[in-house]
Amino acid sequence: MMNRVVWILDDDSSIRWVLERAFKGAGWQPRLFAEPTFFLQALTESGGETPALVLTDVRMPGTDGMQVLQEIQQRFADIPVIVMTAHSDLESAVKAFKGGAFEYLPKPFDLDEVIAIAERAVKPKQQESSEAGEKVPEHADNDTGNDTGIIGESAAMQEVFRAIGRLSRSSVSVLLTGESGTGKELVAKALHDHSPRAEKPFVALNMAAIPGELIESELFGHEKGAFTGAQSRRAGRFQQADGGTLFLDEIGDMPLAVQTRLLRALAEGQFYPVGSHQLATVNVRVIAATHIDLRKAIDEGRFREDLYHRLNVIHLQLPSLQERRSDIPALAEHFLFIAAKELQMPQKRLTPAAFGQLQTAAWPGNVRQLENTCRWITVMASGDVVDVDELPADLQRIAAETAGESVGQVSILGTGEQDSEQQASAVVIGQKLQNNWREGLQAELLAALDGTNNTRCAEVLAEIEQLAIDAALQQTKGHRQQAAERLGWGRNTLTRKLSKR
Ligand SMILES: Nc1ncnc2c1ncn2[C@@H]1O[C@H](COP(=O)(O)OP(=O)(O)OP(=O)(O)O)[C@@H](O)[C@H]1O
Repeated sequence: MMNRVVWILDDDSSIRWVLERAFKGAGWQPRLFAEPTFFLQALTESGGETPALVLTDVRMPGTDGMQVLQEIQQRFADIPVIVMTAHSDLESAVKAFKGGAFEYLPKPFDLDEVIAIAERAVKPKQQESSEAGEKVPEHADNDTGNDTGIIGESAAMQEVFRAIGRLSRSSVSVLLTGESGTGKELVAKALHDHSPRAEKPFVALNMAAIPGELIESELFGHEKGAFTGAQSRRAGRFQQADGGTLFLDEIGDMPLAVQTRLLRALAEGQFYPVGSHQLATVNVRVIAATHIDLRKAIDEGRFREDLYHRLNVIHLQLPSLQERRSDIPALAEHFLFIAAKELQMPQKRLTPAAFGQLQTAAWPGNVRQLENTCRWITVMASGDVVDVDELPADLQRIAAETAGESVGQVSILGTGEQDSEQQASAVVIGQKLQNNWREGLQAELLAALDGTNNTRCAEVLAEIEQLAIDAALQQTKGHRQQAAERLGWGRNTLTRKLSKR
């Protein structure tokens, strides 16, 4: 009979409890551990009765989950380990995968997803749908732990971090898609920095930024006199990126003739520089990016289908800023900090209303537009505390349109003239508002708990959850997937909760 024993290590009793229930419900036999030392002791004494699967938290007192992962990898390499963490960022995702984790789960997670991953982890190896592309078995662990500067805690960005982590042991081709300014180049660099090629060059070339007739020689280099203006021999970006990564931005703008040459160079690892009869041999990983729909370009005969398939081994779609509004405050803080440093000016602080305004704006230029807006605010806003009326005009227009609707603070704080002292107090008023609803809620909960009827508290909590569900569905016009993302759940969880109404 198949081993269905799962060991769960987490210092948080509520997490242990929900996971135990979920696993039992799915026909597993969970064994729970609150401390790494007991867990490792049990593993040592297991005498061949090892679990089929381990789930471990990262941050725990004493030994942390990464050390547990390392121990398991060294002693019981066959046991798949799922790493869970509440403090998820790119670095921990990469660390987990590099350490050999089967999967990395940012908390809060969807229980249905956890069970599905668990089933996948214990599936016989030959059934596993392995990721295409070369895998590097022994990797040089060149993860320096440096902050790559990719900010994002939204579910959509967690997916991106997870993908970067999962790809950190391979040199497979990746196609990045997403609107302009969503961070495609940043992610390409992170993929390189967390790959076995990190010590080699990362070379970027933007097809849209150079004239079409020069793209070929830019890519493959040229001999002296190969064309008018080629006064000396020059190595192309391919040669410069040898051993490393070549990032081809706006690949959809590549002329068809160059696409043909690129395809051949990728297939054979060899090419002739322009005007040369000597073959150049290179080993380059290509990461391509585009903001256009390449499938449509293929249909219209503007892009080669075979090249598309070669580049699109792994596809990563980056979310627009609208799809990850919850990240806007952290991004804005980050860009205000950077702008202040760059421009040697005091760092501006935003009132809650101004933050609210940034969160409701449309951002067609995505993160780049937000970055520029923060620079603008740093230079143009007069006081150190910035309210809605000091935001750029186009953002204020949205303020007028939405006043009294979603961001209550806008109308309460006013958008009229305020001196900086008043603006400073605006922050305090905003906090008071937030405290008021907290106080009200706390009073309600205290009343609910003051008595013998314990179910009342559960009812209040369920009611709050329902309100949050309604708000999310209202905001996303009933789109369940998007609503679930805003609530930090998987779609199945939302469906399950709705079905209980
Ligand atoms: N998640 C993020 N955290 C911090 N900065 C970000 C993030 N995403 C994007 N940026 C910043 O936003 C700007 C635009 O990002 P980037 O150039 O990578 O976007 P892009 O998708 O490649 O744009 P384009 O398609 O126009 O080339 C950069 O300055 C980048 O540093």
